[in-house]
Amino acid sequence: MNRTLRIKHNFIDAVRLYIRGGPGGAGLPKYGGIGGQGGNVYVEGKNDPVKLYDLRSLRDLNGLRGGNGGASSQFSLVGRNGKDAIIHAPPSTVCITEAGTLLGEIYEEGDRVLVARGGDGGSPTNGFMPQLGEKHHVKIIIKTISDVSLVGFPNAGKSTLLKAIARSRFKPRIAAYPFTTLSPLMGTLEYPDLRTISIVDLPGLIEMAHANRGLGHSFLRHVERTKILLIMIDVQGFQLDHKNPYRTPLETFLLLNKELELYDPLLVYKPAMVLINKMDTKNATAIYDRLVHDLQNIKDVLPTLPEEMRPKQLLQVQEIAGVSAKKNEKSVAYVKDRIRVLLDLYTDELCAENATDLATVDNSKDEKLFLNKLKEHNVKLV
Ligand SMILES: Nc1nc2c(ncn2[C@@H]2O[C@H](COP(=O)(O)OP(=O)(O)OP(=O)(O)O)[C@@H](O)[C@H]2O)c(=O)[nH]1
Ligand SMILES: [Mg+2]
Repeated sequence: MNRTLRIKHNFIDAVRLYIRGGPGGAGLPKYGGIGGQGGNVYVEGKNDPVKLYDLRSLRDLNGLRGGNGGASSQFSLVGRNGKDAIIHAPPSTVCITEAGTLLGEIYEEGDRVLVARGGDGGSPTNGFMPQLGEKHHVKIIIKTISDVSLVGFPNAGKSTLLKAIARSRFKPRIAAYPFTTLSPLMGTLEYPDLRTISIVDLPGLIEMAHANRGLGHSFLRHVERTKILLIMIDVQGFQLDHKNPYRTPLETFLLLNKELELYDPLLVYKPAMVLINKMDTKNATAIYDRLVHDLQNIKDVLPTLPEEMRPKQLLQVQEIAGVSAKKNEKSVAYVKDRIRVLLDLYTDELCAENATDLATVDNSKDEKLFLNKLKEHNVKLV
């Protein structure tokens, strides 16, 4: 297998910046004058009507510093405070230190996170010696908060589905070649009773993405906060190009499962709906039936597959549906309805419960759960 394949990101959704709070102003011991506070550095939420996922422009702010606090003087005993410096970032941004400490999160426009504090001005408490501002590297990372995420190998039809069921500010690109979607795309599912559910369409994931193949797997950070996984599989399987091996739909499913757990073992505990797409294509029904049979008998099938195909923990599949995102509106409408049902069934609490249970997970129990769910919910719509 060609392990060097790398596709260049066209989006920057994480930056690391060196920032400094401004130094405090000098105090005036003779008159008890207090220097002004150095300016703070904040990250502030701001909706960008043009692009949601690009922090590219923030890179120019490397080295940003809060303003100097003013010195105390005979005429103005209390020095003026230094000017705050503001870094604008879109909602769903987290700010963390180099060591991984969470400084704060931006949920919506106007939210502010203090990322570097200005130094105190000179005052009696510090012997009138002005203090330097805090200085360090911070990481500013966009982590989408959406209800549902669309995950799959390239070309599976994720963006086609997004286009069919969701309204999006951005027009998804759809094409018959891998890696059409290069940056995560947000959409909204709208229901007749005005309920809305957010969905994110992700770039294609391939095997060895954890080793930086394809687009890598860093965009999976957008999956971390979603409640439901929509796993999309092409019923015809996947082949990146003639230099790479063909993968059957079952192998595609297992390899996706593996990549998800390699990014974060907790991801696979999210409830998942598996969509077998392109059911309008040749032999689809027969392949679908075999795939479902294999998934229902996964215990017997796994040992027959090579080691590198076997995930440690199987995805929590709640339902499998055969759909045609491009050609069958009924199947697409079904998916939209089921997303809502699953979301309401599996609340945050359940996810949290699953996550904390991880330490004591009994694999056989999980497998049984997986199989029972599959037997209950196996629909074919095309
Ligand atoms: N026959 C058929 N083709 C489909 C169906 N859904 C999608 N396609 C085609 O599959 C190709 C890939 O579709 P995309 O929606 O771009 O796939 P994607 O999963 O978003 O791909 P990446 O963005 O590269 O990860 C396009 O040529 C679509 O027209 C389907 O239900 N049936
Ligand atoms: Mg796409």
